[in-house]
Amino acid sequence: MAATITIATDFSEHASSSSSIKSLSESGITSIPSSFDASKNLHDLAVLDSPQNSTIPIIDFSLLTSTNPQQRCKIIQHLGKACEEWGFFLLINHGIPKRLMESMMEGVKGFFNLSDEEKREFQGKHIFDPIRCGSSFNTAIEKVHCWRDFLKVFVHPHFHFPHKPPGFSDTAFEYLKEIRGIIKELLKGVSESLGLEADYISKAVNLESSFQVFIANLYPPCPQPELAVGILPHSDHGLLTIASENGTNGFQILHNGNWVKVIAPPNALMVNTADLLEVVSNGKYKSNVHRAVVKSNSTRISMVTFNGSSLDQVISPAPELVDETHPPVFSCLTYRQFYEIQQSNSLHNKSVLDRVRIIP
Ligand SMILES: O=C(O)CCC(=O)C(=O)O
Ligand SMILES: [Fe+2]
Repeated sequence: MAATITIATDFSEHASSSSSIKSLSESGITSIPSSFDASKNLHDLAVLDSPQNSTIPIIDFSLLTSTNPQQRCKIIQHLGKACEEWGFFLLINHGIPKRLMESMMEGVKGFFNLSDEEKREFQGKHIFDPIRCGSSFNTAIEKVHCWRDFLKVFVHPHFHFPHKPPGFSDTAFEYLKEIRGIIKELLKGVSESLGLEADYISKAVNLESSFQVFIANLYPPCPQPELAVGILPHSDHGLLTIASENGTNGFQILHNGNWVKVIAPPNALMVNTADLLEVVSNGKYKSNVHRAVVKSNSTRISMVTFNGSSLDQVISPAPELVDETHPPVFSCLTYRQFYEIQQSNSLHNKSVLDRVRIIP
């Protein structure tokens, strides 16, 4: 009979009996508890090392900030094509110092190396608590658990961060400031690629007070990686998500009906278009569906930043992109509503966006 286990949740009533996936993995189990069997959700589509006739787009960030108009025009076209055809691209030459990326990864490792008891201080009780750590996604209601521990922190407009391990918070402050700088430039390029003024999206979403959430994910070695999943297929809730991982290649994106393994060059960032951008672009830039897989012999760590609008900004399709031939595809909502729906349900493809989709 499969073992049963209580895993860490965001809910304090379970706190005393919970343990992390890391502890579960280190306990030496040779099969996963049945609640982690995601095989029904996983083996429906082919997994490709690289898709036929195309490659994952790579955007050179240094060209986006180029003062050469021809160069800029070309990279903006390239960016628009990546958002439209893939909802995903690899970002190179982004300018974040390698040392800062490495210290951030060290901080994440240090955090997950705290004992379950120490981490419990940061467990959080509610989805709007600014610091939360736990396992899977939403253990209170989900049918299938993900093989993942996480730390989730609200870092803008107000910066919160765990005070352990020492120095992690200062490093994160620097790192996330860099990410916001990149987002600002990317959104200029994305606006222009949609035929809008460069500052259109920044203004429409009130970027100066944007809601930014940092997530560190730990996917420990799993005894049955063919049955379990690191994170179930889903799209993200913000405008653009920026992620990096510890070189373990466990991230997959859905493209033309197949899963494509992402093999990122060292130091590249992975960028997903997310649900709010699909709304603003009136369906032109579709949010990307992705998942993380697990392995039996390696620990995967990812650092993910969700970059959205300000929490109470009403988000709707840009009026400039709506006309008789392009009627609005989505109704309006605030990012707060969006975030709340996503975090209080199970992860499932684009289920949050589907709630505000206008069916003609
Ligand atoms: O671990 C990853 O690379 C992806 C995680 C993810 O999709 C998320 O946290 O939303
Ligand atoms: Fe995601």
